[in-house]
Amino acid sequence: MEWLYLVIGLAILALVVVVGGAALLARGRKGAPVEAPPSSTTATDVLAPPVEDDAAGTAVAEPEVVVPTLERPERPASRLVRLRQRLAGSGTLGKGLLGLLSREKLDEDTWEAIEDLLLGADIGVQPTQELVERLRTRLRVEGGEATDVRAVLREELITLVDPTMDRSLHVSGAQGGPGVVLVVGVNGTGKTTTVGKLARILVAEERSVLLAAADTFRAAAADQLGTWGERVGVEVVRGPEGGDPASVAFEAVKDGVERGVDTVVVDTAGRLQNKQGLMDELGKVKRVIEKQAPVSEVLLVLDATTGQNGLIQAKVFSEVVDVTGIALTKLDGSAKGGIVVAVQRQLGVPVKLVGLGEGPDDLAPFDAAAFVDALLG
Ligand SMILES: Nc1nc2c(ncn2[C@@H]2O[C@H](COP(=O)(O)OP(=O)(O)OP(=O)(O)O)[C@@H](O)[C@H]2O)c(=O)[nH]1
Repeated sequence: MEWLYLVIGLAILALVVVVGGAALLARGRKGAPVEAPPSSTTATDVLAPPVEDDAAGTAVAEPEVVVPTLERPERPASRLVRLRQRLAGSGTLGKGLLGLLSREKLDEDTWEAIEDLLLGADIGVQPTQELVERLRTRLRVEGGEATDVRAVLREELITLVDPTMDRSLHVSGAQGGPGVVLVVGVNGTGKTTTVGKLARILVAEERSVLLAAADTFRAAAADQLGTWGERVGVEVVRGPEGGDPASVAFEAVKDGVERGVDTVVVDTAGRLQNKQGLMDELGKVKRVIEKQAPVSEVLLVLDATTGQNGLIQAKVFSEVVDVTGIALTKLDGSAKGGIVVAVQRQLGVPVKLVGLGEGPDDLAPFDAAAFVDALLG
């Protein structure tokens, strides 16, 4: 019987050990650290917007606020430095002249070649004859091996371009009113671009500016101006497409007076359909502006690459409005820098600004000596 109690006792013990072990094992599994599932998180997910949680107030994506950053236009004084490189095409004129004038013997053939070179650069007949005459005289009188031909040529070219002309832009108004710059010229000469670039020059000089998109003929012109203005924080007054340009100009100048801005720049369409039409349109624009404030500058935009043809068209404008300054555009693409002399002679007004490229700050105040230095290389 004893062995029976022993077997039962051993069986109970075995049962206790098995059940207890299983319970311990189960407890052990529960307490073990939970292994993370295989992760698909990559570095880019970290930058992804947080997933929205159902619970209110948690992880709501903030809308992105775009703060417009205004550009700081380059100051005008440093722009002329670029004139030298940009006039590379016209450099052939300076180098050609220097080469011919440095010949040992200045015979008639050489003087003829000099004349051809000047005429080819669009300087014009009269100024060419004057320059050749002066060079002949000076080189005959001062001639000799020691003569600095380059210095003589430089002086005479500067005289021809005329350093005595007043090239300052009249952008300030009288009696506290705004200065009004009216920009005119044939389509495609770079008028709208020049207005945009001019706004940047004025902003660089810390002036407050308002633009008037009075070119209501070409809808894109107003958008173009809008883009120029936005970049430097300048507002544009515009009217309905095909609307009256004079009413846009009037509103803009009125606005400018009320807001006390320094300068209002007015872009015009100035379609050259016929002289009478042009006169009526620009005449009206000018008249209505002057009900608010006097026009301080009438800037005629002229494309340097169009040569004599461009000059004839420009002349029509100068007969219609009292042009006070010329903005000569696309001088960078022209080998005919001599047009500066021709245009001043024919229109009797100074070149005040030169366009030297398509970049936003590629408009520079004109300076006779810097221009001649750029020509001579
Ligand atoms: N290379 C060069 N291109 C210029 C210069 N000035 C203007 N342009 C370009 O000339 C083209 C015509 O310029 P716009 O300003 O649209 O001409 P626009 O006279 O206002 O033309 P409309 O509005 O049709 O009267 C554009 O492609 C300008 O980028 C310059 O100085 N150099």
